Amino acid sequence: ENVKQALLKFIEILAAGNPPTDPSWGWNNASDPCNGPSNGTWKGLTCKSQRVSKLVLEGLNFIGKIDSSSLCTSSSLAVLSLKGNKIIGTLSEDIGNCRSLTHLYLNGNQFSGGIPVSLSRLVNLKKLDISDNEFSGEIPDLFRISGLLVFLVQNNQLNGSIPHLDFSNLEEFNVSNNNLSGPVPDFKGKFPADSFVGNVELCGAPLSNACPPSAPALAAPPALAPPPNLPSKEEGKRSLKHPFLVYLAYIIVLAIVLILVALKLVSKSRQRERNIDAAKKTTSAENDSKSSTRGRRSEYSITSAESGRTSTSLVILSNPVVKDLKFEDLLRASAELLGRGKHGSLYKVRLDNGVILVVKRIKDWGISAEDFMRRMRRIDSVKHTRVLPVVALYCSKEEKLLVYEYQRNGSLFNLLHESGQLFDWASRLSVALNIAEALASMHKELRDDGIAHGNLKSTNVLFNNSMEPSISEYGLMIYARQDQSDNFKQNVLNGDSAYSTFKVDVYSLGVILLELLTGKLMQNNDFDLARWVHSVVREEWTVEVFDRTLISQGASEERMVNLLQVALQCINPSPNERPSISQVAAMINTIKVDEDRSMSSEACFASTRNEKA
Ligand SMILES: Nc1ncnc2c1ncn2[C@@H]1O[C@H](COP(=O)(O)OP(=O)(O)OP(=O)(O)O)[C@@H](O)[C@H]1O
Repeated sequence: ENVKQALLKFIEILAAGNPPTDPSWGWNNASDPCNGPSNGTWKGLTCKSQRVSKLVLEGLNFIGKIDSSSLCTSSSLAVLSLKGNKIIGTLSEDIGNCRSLTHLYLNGNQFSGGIPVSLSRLVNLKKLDISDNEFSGEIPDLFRISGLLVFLVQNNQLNGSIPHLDFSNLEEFNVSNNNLSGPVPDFKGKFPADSFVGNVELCGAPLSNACPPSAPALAAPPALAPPPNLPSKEEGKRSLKHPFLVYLAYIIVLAIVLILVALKLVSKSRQRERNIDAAKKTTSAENDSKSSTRGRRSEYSITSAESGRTSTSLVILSNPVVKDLKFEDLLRASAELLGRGKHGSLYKVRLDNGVILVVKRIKDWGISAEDFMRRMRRIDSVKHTRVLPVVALYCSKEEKLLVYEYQRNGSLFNLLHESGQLFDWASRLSVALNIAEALASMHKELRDDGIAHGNLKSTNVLFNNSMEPSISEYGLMIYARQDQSDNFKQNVLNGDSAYSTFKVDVYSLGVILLELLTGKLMQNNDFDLARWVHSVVREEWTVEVFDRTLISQGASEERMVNLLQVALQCINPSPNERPSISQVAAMINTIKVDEDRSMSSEACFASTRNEKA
């Protein structure tokens, strides 16, 4: 019903208020998208297993706008083609929520404005054609989309340089007739000059105008990757335009660092006094934590005061993989943008020694450098195996950087919504228990410090090489934006935000449990998911909420319903009514014990039967 209503809204806007009324089209309240007139689908739609997989409405003179937010409610949409219409307006960032898109054809319309940066989230994209429109601005960095085969943006008004793409798989590429500038990257002769002509400021092979003498050596794609630590005023834009500016920026950053260090040495004695205070608090807090964790942390600056050289305050917390990491290593390494969330950007950084890290660059967090360091060290002192540790951190007036190890097996979000991999009930239950127990332990240790996770969601649950889950980004936010209930807002207004943040974690865990049970996306607003589950349960057709693959694998409905009850308690609109995280962990544990018992008795039954046979 959600998808149906969203699609009806989409066509209404696409048709500028005059949606097609011909009954043979379907597209009305009386039929279903995947079960339209004569038991077919609505015109232009293709469904797979009763889920929308393709929408093709080409050359039909639609003159309205594209409502990406409604469209992307169809989370399974893989192919979208609206080419050859007269669609106007901008393509909004919401298009990044159509996570399953593999083919996007919007060519031959009248789209204007910038290309949304969120396209970089469409990691499954194979073919992108937005040619023959009026798109302007810079082309975002699409390096994450490693399977891109077709990239066609010709005949627009785009400027800036050719973006950082994974060129290895590209089969078709055309950026001709725009306002692009700078050197053509080294495509190893894969594409002809026709793919680049009509951009007066582009230079280098295969075009006939050579680049100015200094440019060619700097023209290779890796130089376009933004180093994670460069202070940029243009969050949301791709990178510096000319490679030489990158080097200039390096020099400026180093100069700033040197000045800061000089200032730091001068004020050292004053700082020491303040630090004694801070240290006292931290030490007493750390004394309360497990004794086994004591003394495991090492901390040093890039060059120590004793060596007489400067310090850039990169603090390395305990981690053997990066124990010799220097700030310069991060500076030097090429960085790939993994995501740009509301709270900052995330870069994947490959060091010269092959170690892969991610660097979180936090945006707009009004916390002082000292408080930030103290908070992160305190979190680090707890060291739970299911909480991804920060391996290093850096803090200056302008920048707060956190370094984590890169987790190759991706996030719970990827596994549930993007990978298409089998994710059975037993594994889901085990992930739920692991997260709940880790959170319960962290809450217990950090309650007095008022540090909850604050931004728990399925993209922050990551899998290591053995597919064991861990929670990432613990304590980076003061409170999460997910819990929009009036009670929550009221508690925050009452100044009770620390308490509420612990309850927000419970709420967020409830949403993750719902995702595990339903296999559904949180979409733009997880509150919808919660409300939908509530309405389904109220109407007493509870089983309908569960992920069909779980049902078809024969997962126990009874235990799924039990877990659903836990989830519903967690998302209670009133924070006071929510259970504590340790109660949640205990409830999930009971379900898990039940599940294990039933599995082993089934296995026992099967082996006895085999023996008899
Ligand atoms: N250590 C890591 N290893 C591998 N992937 C990671 C790691 N940390 C985060 N990611 C993934 O990188 C992507 C971008 O992360 P980012 O933190 O920017 O996004 P987010 O969690 O959606 O937003 P935000 O944290 O700002 O609310 C997410 O898909 C996340 O799962």
